[in-house]
Amino acid sequence: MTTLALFGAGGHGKVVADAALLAGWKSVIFFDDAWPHIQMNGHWPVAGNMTALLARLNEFDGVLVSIGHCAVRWQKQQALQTAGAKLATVVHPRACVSPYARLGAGTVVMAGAVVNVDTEIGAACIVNTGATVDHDCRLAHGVHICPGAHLSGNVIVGACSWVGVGAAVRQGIHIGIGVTVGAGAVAVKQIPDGLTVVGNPAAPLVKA
Ligand SMILES: CC(=O)SCCNC(=O)CCNC(=O)[C@H](O)C(C)(C)COP(=O)(O)OP(=O)(O)OC[C@H]1O[C@@H](n2cnc3c(N)ncnc32)[C@H](O)[C@@H]1OP(=O)(O)O
Repeated sequence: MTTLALFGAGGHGKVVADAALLAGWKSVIFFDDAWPHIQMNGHWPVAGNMTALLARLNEFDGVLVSIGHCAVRWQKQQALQTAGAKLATVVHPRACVSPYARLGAGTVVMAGAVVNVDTEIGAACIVNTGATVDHDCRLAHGVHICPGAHLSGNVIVGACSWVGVGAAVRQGIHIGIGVTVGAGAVAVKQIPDGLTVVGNPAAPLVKA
């Protein structure tokens, strides 16, 4: 593990870079379509845009999309995979991932997170700081479990869904595709595709 290329030079990217270095990568380099307007992302250089990254893929031992937005992260990862990128998975050394759990390509597990036995996490997912995903959960690709959110056992989460900071999900609940579970929500029933839910118990967000 020498150089990891990260596409997405924002705050989430910095957290991924930090975790990757602690996990044993020797160096990190960013790419972002905001280049050349941004040249640094915190402590790390931004070396070019997606075109530049695609042209340099064979220089890197691993590539990972470090964009928080679920659908965008998944779309960029697919483009890189099609181009032959070696997709990395990053697990912070202070995360606790069961040896019986499975993590997909391009997935990151941050500090203090727990992924319990027999859980399957798809590609391009984020299990963010201090989040927990308990036993026998199934997360499809592009899911983000935000900091401090908790999934009980046997929860299913559809592709590109976003479980907000501090949310809690009852055991056995099925969260659909492209769902947003708002910050601090408590999900106790199935959530259909595309819905945004908030509150305790979680209910569809109705805007005035
Ligand atoms: C490391 C990181 O930073 S990872 C990122 C972590 N961030 C998160 O988890 C954020 C999750 N996002 C949220 O909770 C958002 O508020 C959303 C997606 C639920 C709604 O966002 P928006 O569509 O922009 O809604 P908006 O802010 O306009 O609020 C609309 C109404 O819903 C209410 N509302 C918004 N979010 C919530 C919530 N989580 N719980 C309860 N009520 C809420 C607002 O108070 C507002 O009510 P009002 O109309 O009576 O004033």
